[in-house]
Amino acid sequence: MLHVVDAPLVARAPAKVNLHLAVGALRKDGYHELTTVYQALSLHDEITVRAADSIAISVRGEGADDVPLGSTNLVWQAAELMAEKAGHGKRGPRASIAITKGIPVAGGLAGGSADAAATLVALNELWQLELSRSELLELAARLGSDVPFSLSGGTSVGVGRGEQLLPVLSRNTYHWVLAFAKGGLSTPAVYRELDRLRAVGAPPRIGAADDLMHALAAGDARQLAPLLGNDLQAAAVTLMPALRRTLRAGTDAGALAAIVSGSGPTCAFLCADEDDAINVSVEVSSTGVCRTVRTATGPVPGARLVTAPHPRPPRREPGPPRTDDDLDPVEGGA
Ligand SMILES: C[C@](O)(CO)[C@H](O)COP(=O)(O)OP(=O)(O)OC[C@H]1O[C@@H](n2ccc(N)nc2=O)[C@H](O)[C@@H]1O
Ligand SMILES: Nc1ncnc2c1ncn2[C@@H]1O[C@H](COP(=O)(O)OP(=O)(O)OP(=O)(O)O)[C@@H](O)[C@H]1O
Repeated sequence: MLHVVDAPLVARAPAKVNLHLAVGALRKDGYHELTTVYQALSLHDEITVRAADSIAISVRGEGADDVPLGSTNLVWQAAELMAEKAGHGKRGPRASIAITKGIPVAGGLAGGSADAAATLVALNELWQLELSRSELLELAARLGSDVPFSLSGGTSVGVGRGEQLLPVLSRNTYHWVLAFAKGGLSTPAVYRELDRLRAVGAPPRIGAADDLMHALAAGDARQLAPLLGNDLQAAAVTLMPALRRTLRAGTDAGALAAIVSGSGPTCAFLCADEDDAINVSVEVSSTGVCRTVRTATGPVPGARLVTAPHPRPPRREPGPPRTDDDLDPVEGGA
């Protein structure tokens, strides 16, 4: 029988920035072939799950009004996949899911993906499904291209449509300033715009990531800075020309490098250290080029429980009847 935990559980998942985003050919399935290097950042969303009779989503925090509450929310889709794994057909478990957004919506920071990844981790615990990391990664890839990385965190290469992850040797912590824009950008629209730009001309391509990998292994922000690159940047800037000023404000303020994060419109400024990041954030903020400025560090871990895992119910092995004294010791616990 399915054992469901009564108490609410909290999980957290990070935003990401693409240090390198090389966009290849458009595939027959509508996705582009990618080679990307992701880094998880210390800006996160939090998910609280509770056992309930039906799926119900509530949202508060950064951009909450723009987040759908129904089945188009990635969190809903994550809950349905997990309920399927739990079995029991239509009588499968359900949960209420409260999202606290710290990651701006449609910002190019994988906010929805973070919520989906945190939901997988939280429901695995709430419903005591004991799915392995690789089973969760497989479900994550079905939910979206960025979701496996939101689950794994750290620094990784993503290939395929970005969902197949390979480890990267990365040393040190990097200091970032993030400039949130006044609106969002739709990811499919930015990819479409890149296809259009490529059809009419030759927008810059960032090439291979070899030098960037060496800089990450050396752990040197100054070496890394000139190697950051994003093929989607030209498309994001075409759709939102104000981003040009935001990027310039970052480098004028003393950042080592300024890039559009993923499909944008968030701009990410790499800084030499924590003090420089504070100075850059104050200066960029004073220019009024963006809605809000935040500092963040990376890499950080992927989606994880914030509340302690709940004790597992004792397992009964087949065999002769046992007395209470024979029960297995409780695993996990606070
Ligand atoms: C821009 C990035 O954030 C960079 O990491 C990702 O490529 C986007 O990942 P995501 O938001 O998880 O995207 P998905 O939900 O998988 O796909 C949304 C849409 O983005 C476009 N898309 C996405 C990934 C990819 N490799 N090629 C694409 O062309 C497709 O139009 C797709 O229908
Ligand atoms: N949990 C969620 N949080 C935010 N948006 C969501 C969520 N679920 C679905 N969405 C929808 O997805 C769209 C993209 O939101 P999201 O914040 O994930 O964009 P993004 O950060 O640009 O994504 P990515 O960087 O992965 O391309 C939103 O406009 C919203 O309608």
